[in-house]
Amino acid sequence: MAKVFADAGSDVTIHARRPEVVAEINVRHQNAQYLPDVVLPDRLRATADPVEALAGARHVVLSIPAQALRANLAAWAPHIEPDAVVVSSMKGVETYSGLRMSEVIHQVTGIPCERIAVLSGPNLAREIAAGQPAASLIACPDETAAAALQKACHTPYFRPYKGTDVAGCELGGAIKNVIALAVGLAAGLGMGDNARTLLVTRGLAETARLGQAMGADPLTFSGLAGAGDLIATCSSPLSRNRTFGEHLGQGMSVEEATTATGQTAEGVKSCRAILDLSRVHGVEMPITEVVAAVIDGTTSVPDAAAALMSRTPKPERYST
Ligand SMILES: NC(=O)c1ccc[n+]([C@@H]2O[C@H](COP(=O)([O-])OP(=O)(O)OC[C@H]3O[C@@H](n4cnc5c(N)ncnc54)[C@H](O)[C@@H]3O)[C@@H](O)[C@H]2O)c1
Ligand SMILES: O=P(O)(O)OC[C@H](O)CO
Repeated sequence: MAKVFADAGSDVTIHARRPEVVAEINVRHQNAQYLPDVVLPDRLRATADPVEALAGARHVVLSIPAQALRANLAAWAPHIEPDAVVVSSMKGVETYSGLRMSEVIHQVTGIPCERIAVLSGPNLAREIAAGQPAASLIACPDETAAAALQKACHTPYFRPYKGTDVAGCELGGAIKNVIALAVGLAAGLGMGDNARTLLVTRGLAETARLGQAMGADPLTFSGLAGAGDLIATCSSPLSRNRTFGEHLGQGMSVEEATTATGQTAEGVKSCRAILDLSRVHGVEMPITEVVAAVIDGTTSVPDAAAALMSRTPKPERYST
């Protein structure tokens, strides 16, 4: 996303923790570990100092693993400019609190919801960094802030839409990771396209059910941040969540799959928090339930698949 904002015409400062990554970005215009073969724009600079990164920033895009947000943000918050708009591109739900990322941002910083936006959609990072076409949804209660953000990241290859359904935008992004884990599990077991489509379709139904119960607009789940991201993530070998599930389906332990995947697969930690939310809101989420059980080690992958298939037959419903 730093590259997208720079390509759209902004001067962008990215905060990296490791000095060698800062030097690589500033001197060689590369981040070879994450984006091999991608040349980063000149107007994208890096710093190891978060205070320097935040100074004068009109938009602050937060993009770290969801469970690491609270602690990091507490340190950064005093340095966020008073009129800055804070943007979350994170697709997770905080464990224990069950809060969405925008809610964590509001709680930790005290920034009003009108200045907190969410960016989510079918946005596999490597494709976007390669300049391949993609679109996304920016959700913010303040439409003027959403429009300014839309302008700040609109490029010939990246098309942002805007809306106000923050909860729907965030839940679509977080729950699709859990469904992608399920799709990966099925692929790892050798199941075919019928099984994948079954999980995607019914996964979308359980996403919409929880979203509606939590105040989201059910139509958001038909859009980029819902069905769009779900389809992209569940289809792509670039997805870390799908890959993680595939490793588990092939017989790896959670620890082995974590090492083999190498980067954050948000669904692994968020699935339990999402399941807890479903119970609080009295919503059935059978796919999320079996994924959480597999991750927790309370059921085996074959038993999880059998449990889904042996559920009592019922009418097909798309929402509550
Ligand atoms: N990669 C994608 O294709 C993509 C696309 C859309 C949204 N997202 C979302 O963006 C968020 C970040 O994803 P990512 O792919 O960049 O993840 P990542 O695992 O690549 O980590 C992102 C950055 O966070 C840093 N980081 C890791 N642990 C940290 C910690 N404890 N404290 C501070 N920094 C830490 C890493 O060094 C890295 O620079 C996730 O919520 C993900 O769902 C990712
Ligand atoms: O690699 P994943 O599974 O985290 O998915 C990346 C993006 O969220 C796809 O939109």
